[in-house]
Amino acid sequence: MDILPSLRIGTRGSPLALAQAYMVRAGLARAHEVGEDRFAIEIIRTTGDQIQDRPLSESGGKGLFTKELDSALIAGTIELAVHSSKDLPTHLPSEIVIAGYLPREDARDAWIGRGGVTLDALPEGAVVGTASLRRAAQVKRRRPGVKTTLLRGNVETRLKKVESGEIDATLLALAGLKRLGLADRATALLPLDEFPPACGQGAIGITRRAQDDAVRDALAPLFDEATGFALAAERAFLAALDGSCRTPIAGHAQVSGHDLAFVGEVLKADGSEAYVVRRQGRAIDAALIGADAGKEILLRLPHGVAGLM
Ligand SMILES: NCc1[nH]cc(CCC(=O)O)c1CC(=O)O
Repeated sequence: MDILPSLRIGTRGSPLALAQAYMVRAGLARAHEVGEDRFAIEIIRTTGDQIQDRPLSESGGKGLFTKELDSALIAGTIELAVHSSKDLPTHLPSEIVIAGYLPREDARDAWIGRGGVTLDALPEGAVVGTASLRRAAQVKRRRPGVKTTLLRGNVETRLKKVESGEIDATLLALAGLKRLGLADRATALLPLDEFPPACGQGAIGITRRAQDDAVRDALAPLFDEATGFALAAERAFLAALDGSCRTPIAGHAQVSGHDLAFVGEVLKADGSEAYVVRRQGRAIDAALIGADAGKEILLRLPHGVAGLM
């Protein structure tokens, strides 16, 4: 008997967001042995999509990529929303829950250097373009003489700016490049341990209405438990730090079997200070491990998180 409810999938309209929504739709069709045409894709423009001329960190608060999707869920015009987990704020409206995560893609940052130049080989004064305060801080930590500049816009636009010579290099999530079929544009991959990525990077998360049991059950077969543990640690770390979008924060949990290894980093925006924490534990303790790691960093910060901006 087919009791699958009619599901409308909400997503942002960027090429990456759409690729991710299509992955979810394909997963649903496979899991329920129905055609993909059973699932409508609804494109929803978010505040974050409208702001292109300034860093999002200056645009007031969290949830810039999620608020309008939350509203559509609450209003009942979609049944689920697909997100890049790193864009999901630590606190969601009470009507919304994270249903789960697809198996995580490679979480590393890709380095795209013009002519293949590496970060270490960049000349002094070279310009690295990125919209991410974390990436800028990690670059400056390693190479204080390199300049960083704001670079927004979608993945293709950013890659073109490297080609044209407007900037010497950029960094992008390898996961995003892979989903767009552009992984071959990476000229190096940054090691997770030295350049931990943003919390949630590489994981596609799905939100739904908290009370919607039918949608909960329909989505359940898509989700990956190990990714859920990793994200529980990373999101608890972020929540413990209560970092604003203006604080460079990195965090990554690796789950193997019953074990979890966490690395977190908080930096000063100019890279002059960095605080790193490492934790090992059981995967089922993920949220405790992440929260504990966040508290340790807070204790070590001389002027709290605000002192890092
Ligand atoms: N900040 C935008 C964003 N949100 C998620 C990804 C990549 C996909 C992912 O992390 O799963 C990207 C692009 C990037 O950082 O290169």
